[in-house]
Amino acid sequence: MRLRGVGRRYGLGGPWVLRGVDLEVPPGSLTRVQGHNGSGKSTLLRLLAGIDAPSAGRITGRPATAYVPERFPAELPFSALGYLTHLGRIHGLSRAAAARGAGEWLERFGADGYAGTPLAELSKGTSQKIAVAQALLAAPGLLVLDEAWTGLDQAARGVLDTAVAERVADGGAVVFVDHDPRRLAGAPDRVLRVTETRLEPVDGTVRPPVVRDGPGVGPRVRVEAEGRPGAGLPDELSGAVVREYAPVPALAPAPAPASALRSGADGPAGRGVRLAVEVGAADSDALLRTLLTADPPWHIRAVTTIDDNDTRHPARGAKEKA
Ligand SMILES: Nc1ncnc2c1ncn2[C@@H]1O[C@H](COP(=O)(O)OP(=O)(O)OP(=O)(O)O)[C@@H](O)[C@H]1O
Repeated sequence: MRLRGVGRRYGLGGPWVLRGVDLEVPPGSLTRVQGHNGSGKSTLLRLLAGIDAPSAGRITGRPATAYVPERFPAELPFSALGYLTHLGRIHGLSRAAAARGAGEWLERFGADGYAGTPLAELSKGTSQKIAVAQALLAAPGLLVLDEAWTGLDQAARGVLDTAVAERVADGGAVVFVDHDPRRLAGAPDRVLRVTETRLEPVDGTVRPPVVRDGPGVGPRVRVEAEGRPGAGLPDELSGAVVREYAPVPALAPAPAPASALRSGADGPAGRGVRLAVEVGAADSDALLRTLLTADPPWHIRAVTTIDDNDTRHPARGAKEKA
């Protein structure tokens, strides 16, 4: 998708919010947009999503697009499941696929207990899960997220982090705004700032500084995944530190004992393998691609950023289960 000379102003002769914006949004890219309050971030995202039209310039090549707005229209006369199924149909899914996807995303977000609840009666957090689920269920070519994490509980934020990684690994483009500078830290291919009607790369780069100095240096990401019973470690884990590689615990999801690391990974028949890997943020996309394109693919459970000062205790405070 490409923006050429795009501008937007509201009202006749109103001031330009955006002007002369040139931008390409390649498949498989993750883009963060930042800027001061009122700088025009949401305006840009609405233009990207196609729910608003530019006052000047052209936007071409937009793929199937889904958008999570800053505010969700909770007054619509649907149940949660009915709304998601309806949106799935609008996004081009068959009725059966829409209903199936709606159910799956409700479950993934831990909101399946609210399938029959009218939207107007949902809590703010559950409404936000629905707002996000509607955007994810048709696996869009372009996913536009405007503060989509706001209002989600910790587990749901982890689900969304994972969904973003899956979309990008699957060749989709994701563009997001979030007030938390740590959101998906290190993962974006580029960070752009809206400033005085212009869109410019942060620090003149199209990618945050690459850190390849090995374990314990710079921003790091922890990826937790589950594989089929007996799944071997993927070959391409260069630079990654394996923290856990053990059978999925039979009962409570407690951390595996240290003695289980790199041993007994096959587990009893029927139980999969749990993998936790830490990697430099710059290499996390490659790691996710490796896991998601393995045969059979690993199921990504969580992707979390680790504090620099957490490196001696990598799991502490870093866990955000999907
Ligand atoms: N529908 C609208 N009609 C008139 N002016 C608007 C409209 N939407 C946005 N604006 C104005 O355009 C400017 C940019 O707004 P926008 O919401 O895009 O900024 P933002 O960077 O997303 O802000 P925030 O961080 O506060 O969400 C603001 O001055 C805002 O008042």
